[in-house]
Amino acid sequence: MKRRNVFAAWAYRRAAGPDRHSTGSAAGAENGAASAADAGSPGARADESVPPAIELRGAACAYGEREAVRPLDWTVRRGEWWAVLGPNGSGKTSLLGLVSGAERPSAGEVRLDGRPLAAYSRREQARRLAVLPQEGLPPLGLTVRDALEMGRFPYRDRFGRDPDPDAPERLARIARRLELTALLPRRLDELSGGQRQRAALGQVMAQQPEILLLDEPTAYLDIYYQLDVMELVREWREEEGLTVVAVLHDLNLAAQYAGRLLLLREGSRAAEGTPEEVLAPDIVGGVFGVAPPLVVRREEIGAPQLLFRADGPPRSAK
Ligand SMILES: Nc1ncnc2c1ncn2[C@@H]1O[C@H](COP(=O)(O)OP(=O)(O)OP(=O)(O)O)[C@@H](O)[C@H]1O
Repeated sequence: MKRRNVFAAWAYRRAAGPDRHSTGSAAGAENGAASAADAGSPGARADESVPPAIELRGAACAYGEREAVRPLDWTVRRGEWWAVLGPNGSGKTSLLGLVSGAERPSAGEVRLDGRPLAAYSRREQARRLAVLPQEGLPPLGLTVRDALEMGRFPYRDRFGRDPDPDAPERLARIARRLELTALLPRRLDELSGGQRQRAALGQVMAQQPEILLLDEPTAYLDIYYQLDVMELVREWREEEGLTVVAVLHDLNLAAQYAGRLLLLREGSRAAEGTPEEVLAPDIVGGVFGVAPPLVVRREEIGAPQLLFRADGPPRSAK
């Protein structure tokens, strides 16, 4: 119940907001009210008895001569929620690209569930891992229903049929859950950015992955939709034991939701650990080239929050 205050505004708008979601309900207030300890487990130590979902062993990503990610060892265990943080150009998206297979390692290896990523077929990988991109779904002439159905592609046979008899009910359930039912016949290019991001989330839910990668999922969203997306992912993770890796620019959002943080600087690890360990004033100030922020411990969310000063040193001081 500790989250109630933090999400009060969100819950109010969700309950009251036919302008946002026609089927908005007060249930969101209860769902949003779980403690941070059982949500993203901020502050929790890594449990080494849990098997790794993602392993980087000396993995690097280079574009020609430019090494965007320098050889990195990194382990993400099943069910963990990681946030990948760092200044612009520090290699966050490239790191996500290594994990999703969009980028081939220029050195080292990436493993999913103990097996080299390179050994997975595209379909096998898509059943395990899904990516929610920054911009959601492109505003093509597809409907929301088409977008959700496209999420089932790793399960379809060669005639395009989904052999799972429960698939239609599953899609209907996802649509209800994301308050997309009324939008199913609508075209993606008729939706707002926030609604499109929800449709994109519906598509990756339909994909039923065990690992979800999010690249700046809240970049173009107002605070309502930012919390909306993060809460939906949190609920999904709690219910299904999903492993989540999210690239985020908002350090406070990262501290609220992720149990483990990886902070990058110029393609290398600057810090790794719990929000308390990584979001220390000197580490954040040094990596981002700003004055050390004030760290406030928010007991009701069980995570630190940062207050930045406007009179930091110029970025060249990094
Ligand atoms: N396709 C590419 N070709 C060449 N260089 C690239 C390419 N993509 C990224 N880079 C370079 O790699 C480095 C890391 O970029 P990356 O996008 O991974 O950083 P980021 O931390 O995600 O940045 P941002 O916060 O600005 O999104 C940058 O110097 C960038 O210019």
